[in-house]
Amino acid sequence: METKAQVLTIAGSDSGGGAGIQADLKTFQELGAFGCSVVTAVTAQNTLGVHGIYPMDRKAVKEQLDAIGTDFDIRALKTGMLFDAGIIEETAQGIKRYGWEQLVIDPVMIAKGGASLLQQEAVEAIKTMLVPLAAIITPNIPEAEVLSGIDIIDKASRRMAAEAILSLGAEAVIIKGGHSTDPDIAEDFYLDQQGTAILLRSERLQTEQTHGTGCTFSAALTAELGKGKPVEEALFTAKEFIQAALAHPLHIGHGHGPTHHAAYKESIEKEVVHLVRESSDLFSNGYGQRRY
Ligand SMILES: Nc1ncnc2c1ncn2[C@@H]1O[C@H](COP(=O)(O)OP(=O)(O)O)[C@@H](O)[C@H]1O
Ligand SMILES: Cc1ncc(COP(=O)(O)O)c(N)n1
Repeated sequence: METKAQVLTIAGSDSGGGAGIQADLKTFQELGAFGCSVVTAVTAQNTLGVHGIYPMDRKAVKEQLDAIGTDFDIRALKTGMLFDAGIIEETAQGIKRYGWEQLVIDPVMIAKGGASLLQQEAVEAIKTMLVPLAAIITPNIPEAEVLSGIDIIDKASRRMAAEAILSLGAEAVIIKGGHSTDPDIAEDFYLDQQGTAILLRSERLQTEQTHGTGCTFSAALTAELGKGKPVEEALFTAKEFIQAALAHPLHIGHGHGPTHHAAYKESIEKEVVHLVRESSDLFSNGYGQRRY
């Protein structure tokens, strides 16, 4: 009997379809996983910005978690926009109640347009209640700075920030480089409790169509982990997935458009995009490195 890996996203709805629950479910589907969702908040959102935020009450979040937990065999899950401390607590309790493993935390704080998707006082709840449950936490640079209290200005401070985040109890962290000032390279830095460090590097694409990049990356990682892929392979697939999604923009909407969630699969099927994975010892620090 053929079946698919069941994976879950606990996140906010983006009416514009480029980020949040919608990006996650599209990504799960593209990568051949069966996606379930727990909606934490509804946003009225498009490519121009966030126009309204309507958080669910805790009971609604708990009932959705219970509906999933009592019926599905969840192999990996991710969190996205959680908005407030009550939803974070409910989420952490649900994850423990059902013994879900392979938790990817995308600590969503501020949308690209500037709207706050997490209340200030909820940052502490993420750090204390959720991060200790994480297999991998995937902050962007500003989020890593908030979580670690360290300004990331170079590679040394990026590593210090990663170590500070690991000290909160996550098994691994990947600090994504989309917000770095490097004009040529988008480089993500992974570090785990065993001291394994991996760099995911790609050409930085000159595009404004970046709405939902972080959601899409963490959803791809979750799908691959749920399918049973080893962490390193899942990381590189996620990087390839987002690179393809950014390289083939759809030009939807009048602002920061969504990425193209179908591009990775289409590229592979048509064999038009070759995302090269080659190990390299260009770096003398021993970091595993692949180039695209
Ligand atoms: N212009 C770009 N070109 C290539 N990759 C990018 C670009 N912007 C972001 N990425 C990649 O997209 C993923 C999400 O990164 P980032 O934009 O930092 O996260 P977030 O959406 O959470 O702010 C990372 O793998 C990052 O390297
Ligand atoms: C519901 C929801 N979740 C997450 C994001 C973050 O995505 P981005 O950082 O690309 O704006 C978003 N804009 N909306």
